[in-house]
Amino acid sequence: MTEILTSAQMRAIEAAAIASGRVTGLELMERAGQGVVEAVFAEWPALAAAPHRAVVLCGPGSNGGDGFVVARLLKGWGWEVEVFLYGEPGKLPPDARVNYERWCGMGAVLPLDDERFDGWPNAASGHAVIVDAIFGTGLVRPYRAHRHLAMTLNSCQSLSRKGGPSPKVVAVDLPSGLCSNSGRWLGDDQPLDFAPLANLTVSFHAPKLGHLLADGPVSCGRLVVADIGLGQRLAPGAEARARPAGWAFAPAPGGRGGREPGLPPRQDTVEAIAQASVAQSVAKAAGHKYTHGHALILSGAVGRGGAARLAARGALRIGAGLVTVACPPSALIENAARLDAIMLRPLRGESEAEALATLLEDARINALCLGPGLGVERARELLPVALAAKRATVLDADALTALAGDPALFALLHASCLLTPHAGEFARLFPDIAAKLAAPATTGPAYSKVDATREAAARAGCTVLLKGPDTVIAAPSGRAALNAAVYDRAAPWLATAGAGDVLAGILTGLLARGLEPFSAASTAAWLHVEAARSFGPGLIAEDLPEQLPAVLRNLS
Ligand SMILES: NC(=O)C1=CN([C@@H]2O[C@H](COP(=O)(O)OP(=O)(O)OC[C@H]3O[C@@H](n4cnc5c(N)ncnc54)[C@H](O)[C@@H]3O)[C@@H](O)[C@H]2O)[C@@H](O)CC1
Ligand SMILES: [K+]
Repeated sequence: MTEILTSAQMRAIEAAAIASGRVTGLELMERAGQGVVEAVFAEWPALAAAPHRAVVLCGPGSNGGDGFVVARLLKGWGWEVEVFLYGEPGKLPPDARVNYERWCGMGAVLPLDDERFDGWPNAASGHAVIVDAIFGTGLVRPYRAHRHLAMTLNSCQSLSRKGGPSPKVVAVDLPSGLCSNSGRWLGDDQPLDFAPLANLTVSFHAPKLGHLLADGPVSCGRLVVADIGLGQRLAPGAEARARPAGWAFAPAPGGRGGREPGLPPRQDTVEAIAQASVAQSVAKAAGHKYTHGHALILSGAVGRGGAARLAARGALRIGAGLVTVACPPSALIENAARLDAIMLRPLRGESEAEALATLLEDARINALCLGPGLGVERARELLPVALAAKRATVLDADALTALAGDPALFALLHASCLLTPHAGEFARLFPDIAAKLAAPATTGPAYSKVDATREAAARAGCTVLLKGPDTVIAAPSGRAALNAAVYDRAAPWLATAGAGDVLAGILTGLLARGLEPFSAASTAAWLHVEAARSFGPGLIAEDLPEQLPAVLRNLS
């Protein structure tokens, strides 16, 4: 497991390390600055080959302190460096003040005057790098003061991203103004047009939630996490086996740091799902088919069975021992013509609900899936029986819509349920929580997708998986995980019809195999993205289950 930290957790880790006497704040700041310079040279090796020009923008806190270190180190490489300060030197915190003084022995510090940045630096100014060290994890209120600066940085990073000769924008820890806990820009209505976006963001010790949620990934450019010697970032042994894709870890400058035991995982920690834990979850022990569970997928009416069939295929491919599709009698022939290894049961009887109740008398059916293609009316009819059976139950699509309009149904949810809403379904199910998430972020740390998912899980009393490129999973206990399909793990091909149905099926298959909902959700979300990445562009939902064997092979 990798921990993805909040700003408060990062401060606590730093304070604990300093209190232990292992390291001083000044040393951490030096390593942070060094980490930035090394990351810049690793990203653009040509910049290490000869001196260039840089602008370093420093703010009033320790982020600014890191900036003064960067300025000094670049100057040491023979660079021509212009330094600007937003704030008063006398009010800098002590370590930042020390680095300010050190820089003052080498060059000037000009006040950050916004007018000056009206279009400067630019593609013609000869600057190779602009370092944004104005605000980091300490941002507590909107940073609006520097419109010209923000627009200049925004256009430089945009030109650079397109391969132009423009200066590269390097953010220290975070692009200034981005909230480190939520990935949201504080206080802006049209954030990305007026935000100082970066080409490269160099953070320290561990990624912060804001790098991976919401606007974080598009704002940070590429993310490198530099080791500043605060100790272990992964659970013991996990890093050697597998490291979560999506961002790069850079070693401690000068080889310092080591792998001392870190703090134990806490309930307020957000886990990044790693390959090693997925491999453990999906490893299949010996046994017969019933050892690996029996998943039951409820299907839609005639002509609407495709979604359930996709889910069933996902459940089977992930290793459920048996998978049955239960459909209305009228849809039997349609499904029979399309299914082989997947079993088929018509829901015949007085009513489909009664037929389902009879079917569920078979205790070997240990996981259910309701929603894909089911129809909202049929979901309403079947949900009371399905939820009364107290099996591990995935509720997706139409089942979520049925739940949203019916508090009595919602009250039947139990701890073995797993809700898999996308943003729209989430807003129907939890309108007040979604409204909080949609409201403008005015103070830091801002309300985040992790906060929203945790609140929803606590209310529903079951695990919630809130989809997106930043899929968040939360259990009622507050345990949370993030499956970020961003940076070099982006899988835009997953935005295709039926992909969610396959995810519901993979989840149901893992529940059938005995995983508890939180692990099933973490594992399935990771596998789903990996299947999409493994297939690549051109992916359609049918390809996802068929890609799972290749993903599973690569896990071992
Ligand atoms: N925590 C750690 O372990 C380390 C932190 N380091 C650096 O320290 C940074 C955090 O430093 P700080 O906590 O001093 O925070 P920042 O440097 O992000 O800035 C905080 C200061 O700005 C003020 N402020 C916040 N929002 C403002 C706004 N909108 N307008 C004007 N002023 C505002 C705050 O009151 C505070 O004085 C990190 O981002 C990182 O760059 C590094 O030096 C390495 C170690
Ligand atoms: K910054």
